[in-house]
Amino acid sequence: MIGVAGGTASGKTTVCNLIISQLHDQRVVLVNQDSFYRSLTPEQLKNVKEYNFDHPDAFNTELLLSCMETLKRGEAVTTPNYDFKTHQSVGPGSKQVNPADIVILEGILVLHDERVRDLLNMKIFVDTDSDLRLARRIKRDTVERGRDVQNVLDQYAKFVKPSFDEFILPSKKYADIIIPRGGDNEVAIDLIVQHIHTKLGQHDLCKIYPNLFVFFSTFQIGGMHTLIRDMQTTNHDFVFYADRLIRLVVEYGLGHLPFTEKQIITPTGSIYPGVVFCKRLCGVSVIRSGESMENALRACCKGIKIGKILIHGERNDGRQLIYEKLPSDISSRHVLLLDPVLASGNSAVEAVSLLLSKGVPESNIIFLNLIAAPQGIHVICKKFPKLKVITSEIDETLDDDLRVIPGMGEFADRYFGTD
Ligand SMILES: Nc1ncnc2c1ncn2[C@@H]1O[C@H](COP(=O)(O)OP(=O)(O)O)[C@@H](O)[C@H]1O
Ligand SMILES: Nc1ccn([C@@H]2O[C@H](COP(=O)(O)O)[C@@H](O)[C@H]2O)c(=O)n1
Ligand SMILES: [Mg+2]
Repeated sequence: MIGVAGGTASGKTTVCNLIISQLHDQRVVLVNQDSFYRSLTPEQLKNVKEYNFDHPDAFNTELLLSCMETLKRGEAVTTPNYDFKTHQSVGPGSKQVNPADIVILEGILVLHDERVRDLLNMKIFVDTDSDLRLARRIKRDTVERGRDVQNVLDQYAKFVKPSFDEFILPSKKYADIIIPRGGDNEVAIDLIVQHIHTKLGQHDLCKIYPNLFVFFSTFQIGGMHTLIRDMQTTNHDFVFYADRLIRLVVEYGLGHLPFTEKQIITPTGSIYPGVVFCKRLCGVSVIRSGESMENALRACCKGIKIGKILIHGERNDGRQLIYEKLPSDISSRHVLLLDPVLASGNSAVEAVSLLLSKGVPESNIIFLNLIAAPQGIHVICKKFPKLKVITSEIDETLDDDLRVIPGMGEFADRYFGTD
């Protein structure tokens, strides 16, 4: 959900239309906050010059919230249609908005209300010079909204500008992106279009959780998954292909560590602008299946310290920490937490909580899995928003026994040959 705010005539509608036309994708829809203006009563209509259309109370924000929540659930809504000439809402049911992967909400005050802001995954503020906005507003409102110039200027001085200063401008601080010059800013629009393209290509959960990373799937990776998930695969082949995949997950995880820049001289005497690996690092495996990932980590990081955690779990019940052996200086290290399967997330919560209690900053933890169930992802990514979850595939669900479906069976038994 993307919110686009900004002063009147800053170019919000223009920017949104440009984004949508460049995307060429039916999975994107536009909702205008204007549609949620309250209709004026006959009394208010008589004194329309005294009515402040730029105050938050001019909008039916409850209805807007309910429509946005419906769209967020992936259902269609019918929004009202507003007539700027008569100041009347044509009523609910007049404008159908189809369910979509990306919903863009634009309007002067979409970043003002905290409840609306909380629904938005990306917040944009269109920042256009106020003289230019007034000039555009005069032109637009006289041509499209049935006003005369004096009328526009009076309304602007009495309500539009004071409300901009009181409600709209202060909401700019909530924006993730500020677009100067509105629709003229081709670079900004292009970047936003590219970002939305990327999101559309991602798994739905990655659109919600910025701390979830699923690495790009190729036929090679798909082939390895096919082999390790196949119940007919021998233990020997299971270990071989699981190791290949684990190595990829570990390498991808290491790519998320901080680095420092270092220039070196190559044997040809040339300068190479390089980087240095992060040094304060350790692995922590969740016994028993996490131990299958230790070799790959050792192969990538020479001499790395690896701690262990054993968590006992009853079906559907909470988990209990049984054993832990962690480096004494773990709080000053980046931690790669190893467990090939993220199922309900209960064990992972226990493991991460232990690391946090040892003083490891949440943002220093990278949780590496081969496969992850949506339930576990919701639990971990929500509870620990600064931790990164890295996985090679997201599965469909969990069954009643909390097994990942389609999954790959008991990982540790298949890997260590104990099945
Ligand atoms: N970059 C631009 N150059 C010229 N005119 C513009 C530009 N962006 C918007 N306009 C015009 O200015 C007016 C206000 O733009 P609009 O996108 O409706 O702003 P908002 O939705 O923020 O009120 C419209 O008539 C529009 O055609
Ligand atoms: N009946 C109305 C309703 C709203 N306005 C003005 O519209 C502006 C919001 O729309 P933008 O496209 O410009 O963002 C707002 O500033 C209101 O003053 C109106 O004039 N009459
Ligand atoms: Mg507009």
